[in-house]
Amino acid sequence: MKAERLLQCDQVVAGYGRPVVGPVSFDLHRGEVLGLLGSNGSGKSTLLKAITGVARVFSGQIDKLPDIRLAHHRQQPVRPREFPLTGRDLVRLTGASKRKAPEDVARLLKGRMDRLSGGQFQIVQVWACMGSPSDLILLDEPTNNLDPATMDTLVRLIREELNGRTLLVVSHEASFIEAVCSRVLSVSS
Ligand SMILES: Nc1ncnc2c1ncn2[C@@H]1O[C@H](COP(=O)(O)OP(=O)(O)OP(=O)(O)O)[C@@H](O)[C@H]1O
Repeated sequence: MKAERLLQCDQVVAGYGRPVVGPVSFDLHRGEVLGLLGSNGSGKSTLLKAITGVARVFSGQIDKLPDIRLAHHRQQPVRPREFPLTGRDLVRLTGASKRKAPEDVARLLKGRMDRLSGGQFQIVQVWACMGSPSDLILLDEPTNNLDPATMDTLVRLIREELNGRTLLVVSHEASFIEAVCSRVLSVSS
């Protein structure tokens, strides 16, 4: 039996004041990890925002499972300059399940978020998303700011935390997409 369908995009054209992406069609079933590839400005982030309801859908249709819970890791997430919370606090606030973090991630979770580097902050954010009580996790360029060793940490973290979760992942890193995705879709404007 085929897994439950969480999301279907049918000929979706999306954007802001004007369309910037589409038409795009795909569906996503529980347990799949779909990678979105495309050149700069092709509208990958906009497509994710259309799914969360932030960007406008001009035509076509996005059907989501009723009451679907989404987690959205944004590209270049805004980090307040004074952010006196630790990674552990952040994870708790997202309602993420309590689970033992691997040593390298645990070290980051202890630190204040305004004192983490960009790459370290990325890892904490992905850890929070992966543990969040969500049906579909949207990761927008989680490989930004990462050196090769931290990229390996990210791949390991996603694989270990996958447990049948459903992911939609945007990245320009072909090796990352290959390592974590079960399917790939090219997006164009
Ligand atoms: N809030 C916005 N208002 C108007 N136009 C926007 C907005 N955000 C993005 N755009 C435009 O939409 C187009 C697609 O941008 P988007 O960020 O979705 O592309 P992308 O494929 O994710 O790019 P990249 O790979 O560079 O991150 C670009 O031309 C961009 O200038």
